[in-house]
Amino acid sequence: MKFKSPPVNSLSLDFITEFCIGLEKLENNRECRGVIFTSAVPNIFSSGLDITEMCGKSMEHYAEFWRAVQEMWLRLYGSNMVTVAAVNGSSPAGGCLIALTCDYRIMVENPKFVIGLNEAQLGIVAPFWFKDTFVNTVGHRVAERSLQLGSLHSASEAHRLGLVDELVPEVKLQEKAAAVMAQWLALPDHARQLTKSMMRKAVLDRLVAHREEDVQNFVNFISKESIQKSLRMYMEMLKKKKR
Ligand SMILES: CC/C=C\CC/C=C/CC(=O)SCCNC(=O)CCNC(=O)[C@H](O)C(C)(C)COP(=O)(O)OP(=O)(O)OC[C@H]1O[C@@H](n2cnc3c(N)ncnc32)[C@H](O)[C@@H]1OP(=O)(O)O
Repeated sequence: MKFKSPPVNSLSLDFITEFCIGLEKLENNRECRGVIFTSAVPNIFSSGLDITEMCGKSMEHYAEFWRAVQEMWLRLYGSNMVTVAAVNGSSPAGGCLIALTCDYRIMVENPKFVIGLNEAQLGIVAPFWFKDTFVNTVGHRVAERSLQLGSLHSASEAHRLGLVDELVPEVKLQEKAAAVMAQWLALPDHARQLTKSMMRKAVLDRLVAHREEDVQNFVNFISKESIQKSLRMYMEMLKKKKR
């Protein structure tokens, strides 16, 4: 699945809806046993949640958007397929979450590319299921420090921390992703799927059990004037950076 929503593959409501429909089609196709996620936009895997979806909109819109974000994570983290992220560009926040939610992450070894859960830098807080996914990948200590500081890690640092599993030159990315996929698909599906489910069930169940509470928490948090102001300032900062 190639993300192609220029300029930065931000995760808008439309993007997320299309992502979920695409994933469901693949999940229901008995001939499809694995998916490689990558980007068709140069230098960007995904810039994370579309900030304009969380800024200056109605409470109803925030709730609809957050349910879609939850759905995307539930479907991907709970997928029976082998999921490989071929990270060919920067991947902050929600973009990093997509990569973390996969079974395996390969990143291009470009010193300009960054990845991480940088929510704290925007004055917002990564929800518990972002945090759980991060902890399950890198362990508690690395996740705690990285989340509190809202760190965006270079590709080599991300590799050192275990946030990505492998680094490759850009020209080798697709070949490497295909080789990893072949290795994972060599196992019997039922054994691999039951193992995956056993490892992820507690974290998935936790969101399912608290889904509406999590929506209300997000809506209350994001609609606070102080948070709206932080997000507006952040968007301004992104635009000024270009001038
Ligand atoms: C209780 C729970 C509460 C809250 C939890 C909410 C969780 C949120 C998780 C998230 O995902 S928040 C989003 C965090 N994302 C970021 O911080 C990334 C911001 N973007 C960047 O750092 C850079 O844009 C980039 C490194 C991805 C790419 O840099 P570059 O190639 O130089 O592009 P530009 O910065 O010039 O951006 C082009 C264009 O795109 C707009 N844009 C960038 N990111 C976003 C975004 N996430 N949402 C919406 N729009 C975005 C940027 O403003 C530029 O727009 P122009 O109109 O100026 O062209």
